[in-house]
Amino acid sequence: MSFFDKLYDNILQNQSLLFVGLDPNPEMMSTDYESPDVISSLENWLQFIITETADFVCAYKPTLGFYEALGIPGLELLQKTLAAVPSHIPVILDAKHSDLNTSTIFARTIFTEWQVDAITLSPYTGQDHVAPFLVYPDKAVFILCCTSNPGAEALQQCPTNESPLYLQVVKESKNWGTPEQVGLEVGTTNPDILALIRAVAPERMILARSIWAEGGNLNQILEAGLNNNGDGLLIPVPQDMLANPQLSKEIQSLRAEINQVRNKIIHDASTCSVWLPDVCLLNQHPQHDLILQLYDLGCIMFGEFVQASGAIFPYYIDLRKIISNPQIFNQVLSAYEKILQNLNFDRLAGIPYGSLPTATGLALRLHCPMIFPRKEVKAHGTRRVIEGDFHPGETVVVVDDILISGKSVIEGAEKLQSAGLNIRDIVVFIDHEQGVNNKLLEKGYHGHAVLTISEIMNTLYEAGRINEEQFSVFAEV
Ligand SMILES: O=c1ccn([C@@H]2O[C@H](COP(=O)(O)O)[C@@H](O)[C@H]2O)c(=O)[nH]1
Repeated sequence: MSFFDKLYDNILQNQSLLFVGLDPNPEMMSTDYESPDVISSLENWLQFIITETADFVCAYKPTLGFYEALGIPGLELLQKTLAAVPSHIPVILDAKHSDLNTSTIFARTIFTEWQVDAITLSPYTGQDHVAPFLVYPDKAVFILCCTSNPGAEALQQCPTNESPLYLQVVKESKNWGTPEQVGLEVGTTNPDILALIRAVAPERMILARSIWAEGGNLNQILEAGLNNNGDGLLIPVPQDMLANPQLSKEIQSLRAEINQVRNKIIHDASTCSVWLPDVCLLNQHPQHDLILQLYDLGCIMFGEFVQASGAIFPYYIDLRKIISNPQIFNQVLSAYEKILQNLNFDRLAGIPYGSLPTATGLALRLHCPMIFPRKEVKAHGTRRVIEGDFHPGETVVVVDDILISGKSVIEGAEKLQSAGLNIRDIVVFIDHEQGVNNKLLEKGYHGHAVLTISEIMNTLYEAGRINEEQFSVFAEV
């Protein structure tokens, strides 16, 4: 289940926008838990917090720094804490991770080993840093846009109060992923700041922080930050409440106070005009999300790349990477499958080497036998040109990854034909649109592509993944 599905299920079930920080901070621990063994005191206290709050929150947020500060026992405590959170409640790891070099390996550790549902990230390394976290389709990230620390003002309000950096971060990070992938972390006591961010990002989930610092303005904060559905804002339980032995009671009364404001907003909104998103989903490419995920995975690269023909292209598509990401690989297979369902054939043939895993996946899905023409015939062993069993006269559909000049796929198809097989259709994932389809037709083959290169580039450009320069260089090819 995705982070957002989990989150909304809990918002509904527990009727709560509250989240709790699961932070082993000895300074904030209730004195009731103090003992000579600090780690087990903290463990007992965190367990108490989870037990008291699980029915009244929509998420938990452990701060990695507090666990790291306790050394190896701290990291062990983190594992115990994560295991103690009921599995239906999402966990947002507050790491404020900011290092590009460790992003891929860190994403893998926290999402696949620790199994947290979301993470907080610092924005300064840009989309390159965020991308490795976004290739996990069920997970989400929260980008730190604003903090309430007075010392940060000199940066956040830069260059002017009218066009402050924190709003630029909000606008930019909206291009980094869909609302189901990228939320915003906003630390502020100022409802005006929250209102500005909400106006720029009406569709984003906001993880509110530090709202209690000045107390007393909960209503304004809620009015500024909630969306028209009365949600879209995750509200922290005040830290000092977590040391209260009556935690469960306290949290329920806070939840009631918040829900009163939410209900008023929902009621008022139902009598007002409906909010329309600033993105027209009708115009979105049907493979929009898959294109962005392929880009985030590094399958679409920009730079100078020499093709087999010697031509230099400003980009290179490397679909071989998908085999290491089962989620994306599955989506790619589904896209091929939609085309293959409408074709008639006895066998599938993959073009080595890049398309062999894809052809294998499709053969398994479609329960269809597979063969492949060898790239080179070995001087020993069977010396076969075609691997796998077949009967001359059968019809074979050829599967390949990308059509540039068509040379590889035509060579493969001709080897199959020489063995007495019929080739009517060639299915690729990407057509580079250099008139290769006509070349295929001249040979008697019908070319089918899941995507064209211009559909990919348009989608990346509209989503803000590539800039104008990259987009225009592509248009010149
Ligand atoms: O961006 C690219 C370009 C090429 N490839 C590989 O080349 C063949 C397609 O080239 P043809 O000129 O049509 O023979 C394709 O099968 C890839 O293996 C690539 O991966 N990415």
